[in-house]
Amino acid sequence: MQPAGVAPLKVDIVKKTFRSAEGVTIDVLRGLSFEVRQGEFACLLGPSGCGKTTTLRILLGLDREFSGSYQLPEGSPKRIAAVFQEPVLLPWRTVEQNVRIALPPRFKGKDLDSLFEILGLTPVRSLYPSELSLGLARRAALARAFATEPSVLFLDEPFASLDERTAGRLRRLLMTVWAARPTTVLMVTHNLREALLLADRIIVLTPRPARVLGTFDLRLSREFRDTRTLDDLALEFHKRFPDTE
Ligand SMILES: Nc1ncnc2c1ncn2[C@@H]1O[C@H](COP(=O)(O)OP(=O)(O)OP(=O)(O)O)[C@@H](O)[C@H]1O
Repeated sequence: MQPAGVAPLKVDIVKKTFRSAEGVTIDVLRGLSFEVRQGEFACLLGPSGCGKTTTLRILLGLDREFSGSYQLPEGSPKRIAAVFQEPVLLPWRTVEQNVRIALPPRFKGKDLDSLFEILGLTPVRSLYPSELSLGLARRAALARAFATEPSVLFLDEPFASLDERTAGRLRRLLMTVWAARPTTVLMVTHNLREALLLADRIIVLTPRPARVLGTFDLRLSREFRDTRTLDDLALEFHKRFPDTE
């Protein structure tokens, strides 16, 4: 038995199907099983359309039509946070209000200065979402997620459709804020280099119906993951998973 407070995220989805508009059954997940240890940063990497977002939706409780089970880490489901590709911010609230509105009652009045500072949001605390660039809006969504001190954080391609420079900056900010407030993270991506840069472990999925093809452990400290090292890691990864893009 796991000691209290160190339960992993456990996923055991036996089957998930969708029915298309024409009535055809689409097998999306089949025998998808994996664990993410407490405090671990794991990436779910798989080809487009293999079922990554579907998996996150199930874990978030947004889709209950599947067979199988999952177990959230200790403290969830109340302390669960998610950041999606589209930063869902309330347009009539300021950045600060958008973050505060997500806080549980016991965090009311919480000091958010250092979180805003780390994420470079201090100058835009009182701006409205329509006044933000996409990069800033994504940072506000990250601030909102971390402010709740989640026991598990789900990220669904949070840096997609950003220019590479902005995405790179946000990845570094994510690492800084996660290092200051470590939590169990499951991040969906189809960007191998992003996964190699950020993850402790990459969970590689097959094409649809998705199951785990294998896992790739990254034991090297993130500070040493420079461009050259990432090239070497990508080579090593492709040797192990030759059919992965
Ligand atoms: N509500 C739905 N009804 C029918 N089919 C769906 C539904 N949602 C997803 N699908 C199908 O399920 C499959 C998996 O979709 P999902 O969005 O989970 O993939 P993904 O791995 O996240 O893809 P991407 O990397 O492109 O975002 C796709 O073929 C998709 O078309």
